[in-house]
Amino acid sequence: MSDKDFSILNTIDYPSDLRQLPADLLPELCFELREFIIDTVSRNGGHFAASLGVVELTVALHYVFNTPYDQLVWDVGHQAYGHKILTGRRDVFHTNRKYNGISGFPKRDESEYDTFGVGHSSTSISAALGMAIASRLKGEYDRHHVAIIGDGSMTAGIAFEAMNHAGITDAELLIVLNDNGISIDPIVGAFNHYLTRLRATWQSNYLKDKIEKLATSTAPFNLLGRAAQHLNKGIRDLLPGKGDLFEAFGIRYFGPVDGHDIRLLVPLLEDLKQVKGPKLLHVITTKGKGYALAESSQTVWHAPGLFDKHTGEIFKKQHATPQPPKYQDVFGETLMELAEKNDTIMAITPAMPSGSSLKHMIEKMPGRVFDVDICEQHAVTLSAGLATQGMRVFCNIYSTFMQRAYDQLIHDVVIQHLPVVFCLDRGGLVGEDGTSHHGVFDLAYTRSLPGIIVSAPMNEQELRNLMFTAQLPSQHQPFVIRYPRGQGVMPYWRTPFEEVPVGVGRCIRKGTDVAILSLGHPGNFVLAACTLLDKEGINAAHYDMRFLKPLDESLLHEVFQHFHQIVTIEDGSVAGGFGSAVLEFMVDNHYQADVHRLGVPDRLISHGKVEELYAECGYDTMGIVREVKAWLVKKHKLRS
Ligand SMILES: Cc1ncc(C[n+]2csc(CCOP(=O)(O)OP(=O)(O)O)c2C)c(N)n1
Ligand SMILES: CC(=O)[C@@H](O)[C@H](O)COP(=O)(O)O
Ligand SMILES: [Mg+2]
Repeated sequence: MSDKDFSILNTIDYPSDLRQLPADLLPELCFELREFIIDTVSRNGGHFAASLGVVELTVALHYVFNTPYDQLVWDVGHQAYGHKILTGRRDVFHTNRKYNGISGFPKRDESEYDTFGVGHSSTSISAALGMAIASRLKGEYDRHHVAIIGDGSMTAGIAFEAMNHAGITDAELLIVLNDNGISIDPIVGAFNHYLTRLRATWQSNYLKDKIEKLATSTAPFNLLGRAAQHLNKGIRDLLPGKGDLFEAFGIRYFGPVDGHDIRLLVPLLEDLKQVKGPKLLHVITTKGKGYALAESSQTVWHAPGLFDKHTGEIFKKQHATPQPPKYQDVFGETLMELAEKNDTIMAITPAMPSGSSLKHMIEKMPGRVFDVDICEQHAVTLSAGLATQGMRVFCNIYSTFMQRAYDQLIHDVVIQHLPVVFCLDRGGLVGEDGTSHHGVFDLAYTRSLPGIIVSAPMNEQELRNLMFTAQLPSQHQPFVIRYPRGQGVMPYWRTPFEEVPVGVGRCIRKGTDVAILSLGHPGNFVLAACTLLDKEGINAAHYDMRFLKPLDESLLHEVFQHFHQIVTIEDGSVAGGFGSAVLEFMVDNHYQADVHRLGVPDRLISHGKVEELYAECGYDTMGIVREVKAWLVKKHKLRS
């Protein structure tokens, strides 16, 4: 589409402009908005199908409600591209998720229309309820609050905790349940079955309407008419109590309705504005609506990367030589290999079977892997329960989402000495998803737990060997293996398994001037940095510590006895992480050395390519060289 094809969209800078439009132009605006999203995301990347599915809903909400005074809270926020475009960010939308560009999720400091920062799911009802209660207290009785939450996000406990509270308040809260029948992967679980039944009422209602029309338009004694009336009642009797679950929570239920019918949504939302108290509108939408390929392959098009919008071809980098696999694929394949030999092995994922690569095992070994939906807390305690019965559970959770289940980790696993294996995926900076998704706190938050093993592989082979080690019957402790998003470094990685002695690091390279201690994947940046430092006449030793807990104390004694200049590198927060552990070791053992910590500084890191973020934090290869050189030169000057 050319610019002139966005002739209506281009007139809308803010929702106040939108609200000037006659309602009959809204379908055309929806068409343009959808095309604008398709066009930009095809060239820039980002989340795709979810925003397409809520185009009509987005336009209708901003048309009917007086935003930003009325407050919209988007859940997760991966579906809020239309919202961003209509709220002052159309002209910068091409910078979405780019370094120094706008965020891919609603963010409070980006716009007053972004009422609540999101990224992690299922927070919208609690947040909107908080806003609604505060409005009441401030006497703002005319203010509306809307939480827009997907059917996947609704599976999390916090959403139910929020409804449990909302239902006993008189808060001016509308929950819009965007039911598109899918999460990133297919939704599993009983709540989804419930929604499926409600969706069926929608289909039957459609049929019922037709039958009612037939019945009323037919003479009373007409046989056809009598049959139709009977059928009409029959269908009604078959229908489950509409929205009974929500009604039981004290939340008035409306729907289900077609979430793509803007002509229906606008008057319906107007009406709902008049309904007092907490209420829920159930809308049925299609994820990927308006882009046929996305509608038919919704998981692939959740966030497809760059693509040709005309042909639908998703661009993949072409390489002349074999490339290293993603850590995720090594995890997925290795686990199946291990599970074939060890029948106590099971696996759990909270709603990320594709992202974690567990989907292959789900297909091949059903019954031994559970996707539990967006329920990290349940995932951890379920793993603990299985472990009490001798199962060796690999609980795979993105590092950032594990933050949700910290108490379960402590209370249900650590305190009970259960040998659950936690594969913390996306450990470290993740790139374009940004602040909410970086997995940078896990090293700090796991290492304080007594009796836990915390490890980080530097490459594919180490990941395999750590997984092998963690499932051995000789392991009796909770065992964390954390690895980053994306590619490793070893094109040929299917090496025979070897047990890794727990708490033992390795010296990769001997040196004289400085010792560089790394944990996990950044060890590869150190390898390259050491070669560059050689050229500068700096002879660095390199140690891959492998374990944050237990620390390899005998290796550390060796290091502190031979070096006074020590650098630590980690893909995580320097506050409380690996470098801090080395400093504690130094103090506890009365060594004196200059220890320089590289990693994620003690501030929030935004979004961009992961390489840009490593560079910003100063622990990519060039950053390491620069820091070591500058630091050694400064030390040398001070001493001479
Ligand atoms: C706590 C948490 N766990 C997992 C995720 C990853 N995640 C992002 S979107 C999504 C699916 C959400 O499904 P739904 O709410 O139905 O939205 P849809 O994509 O269908 O619009 C998941 C699992 C997350 N963002 N937050
Ligand atoms: C919105 C969200 O939380 C997910 O879609 C996330 O962006 C997935 O990240 P990966 O691409 O790393 O699986
Ligand atoms: Mg959904």
